[in-house]
Amino acid sequence: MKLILASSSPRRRDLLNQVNIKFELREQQTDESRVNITDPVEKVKVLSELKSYSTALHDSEVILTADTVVSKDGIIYEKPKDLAHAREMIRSLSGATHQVLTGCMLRSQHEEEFIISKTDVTFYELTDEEIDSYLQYGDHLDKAGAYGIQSQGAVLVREIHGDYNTVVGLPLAEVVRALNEWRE
Ligand SMILES: Cc1cn([C@H]2C[C@H](O)[C@@H](COP(=O)(O)OP(=O)(O)OP(=O)(O)O)O2)c(=O)[nH]c1=O
Repeated sequence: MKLILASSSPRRRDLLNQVNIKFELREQQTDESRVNITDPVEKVKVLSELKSYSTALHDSEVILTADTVVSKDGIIYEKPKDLAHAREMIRSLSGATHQVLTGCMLRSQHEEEFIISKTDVTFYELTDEEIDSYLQYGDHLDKAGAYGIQSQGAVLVREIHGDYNTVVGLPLAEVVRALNEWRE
């Protein structure tokens, strides 16, 4: 069984490499903006499914796709459109708890499995100066919720409840455990 990671996210690659999982990368292009779903669980499920079904799949391969969103008070935060949008996102996450949801899909020609993982993240109360000083790194650009917990965004976070890697973009332990069962 050959694992194919259909993702352009460097974080997802790094996480699999961290635990020595062998995989190949495959291109996948899904227009995420066309998916208009307001429920975060449903959203990450549909997006990881779409990403999976827009990837070529051959014999004895398993395709892994994932989608991460931030959710707070019924609002979904994806990647920010620009600096002003990023500032607005971090401001509304300041001093409060939000959820990070990552959905993953494992798919072969015979089977599919969906994994969803949620982690609560609480931000410190942030001043406008602190927010601007964070945004100057450009760390926010390609990340859901406009921050990266694994990079400069670490200083924004007071505490988390749940799996850390889910925030980074992949519930690594759950995915590896599921893959081990697929291999049996
Ligand atoms: C909250 C948070 C998100 N992120 C990232 C993980 C994801 O890469 C990104 C959310 O975008 P996604 O649409 O989930 O993924 P992607 O577009 O980067 O890659 P692909 O669809 O090709 O798999 O936000 C972090 O790196 N750190 C964080 O703390």
